Amino acid sequence: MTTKVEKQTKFTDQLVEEILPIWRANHSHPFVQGIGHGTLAEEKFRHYLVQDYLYLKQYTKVFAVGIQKANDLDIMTTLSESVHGLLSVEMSLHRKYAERFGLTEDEFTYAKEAPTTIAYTRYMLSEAQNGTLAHVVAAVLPCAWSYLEIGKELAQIPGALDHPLYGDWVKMYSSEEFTKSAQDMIDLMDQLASNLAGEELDHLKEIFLQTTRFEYLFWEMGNELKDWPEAIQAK
Ligand SMILES: Cc1ncc(CN)c(N)n1
Repeated sequence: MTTKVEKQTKFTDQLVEEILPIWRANHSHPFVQGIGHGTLAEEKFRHYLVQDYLYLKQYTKVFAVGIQKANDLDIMTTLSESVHGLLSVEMSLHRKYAERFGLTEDEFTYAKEAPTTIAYTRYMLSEAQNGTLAHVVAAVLPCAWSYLEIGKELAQIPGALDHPLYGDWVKMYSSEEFTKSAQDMIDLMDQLASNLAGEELDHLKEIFLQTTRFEYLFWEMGNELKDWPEAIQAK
């Protein structure tokens, strides 16, 4: 008699499958497609990029909370590699663009956070600080994973990798290095979820859904140049 091996769906596959239309809304967002087809207005990209630099600064701190919550040295190493990758590799892309736009690093670093940037990053930090290591990973996962998928999809569009302005962005998010760091988070999520059940998994799904929705709001912010209304702008 042959034993039939049941193929178990990975928790991370379940995460995406259960919210597929929302997940894919990020990929087809006009801002994202504008990067891939080279049609996005430069002003919109610049607004997004400044906010993204501020976003990444806070996002890095979420990984630092994860390191504090972890006990396993391999996991601590993976998270600290992500911290290094964010500060030294991903943010250097933004610094390169800043130079092209004629902005100083200080103009990037000390720009004011838009409402969406605050809402998204403080949501992640709150879930991370009040939760477990699994909550930390569920919070950061859509950021890494959706950019990876988007980077790979945009790289297939003829000319996207060679575009004079957006080509470097597409190269970064479709790179081997970014693929590894995103895959590390997917694997870590599955590893941590394998010891959990019921309401604990539901909470992870809820965090994953919320940060996926925040990803969409972030694209919206870029596309519509959203910021604080003029009347309440801080000088
Ligand atoms: C808002 C956002 N989400 C995700 C990524 C990819 N780390 C990013 N740079 N910015």
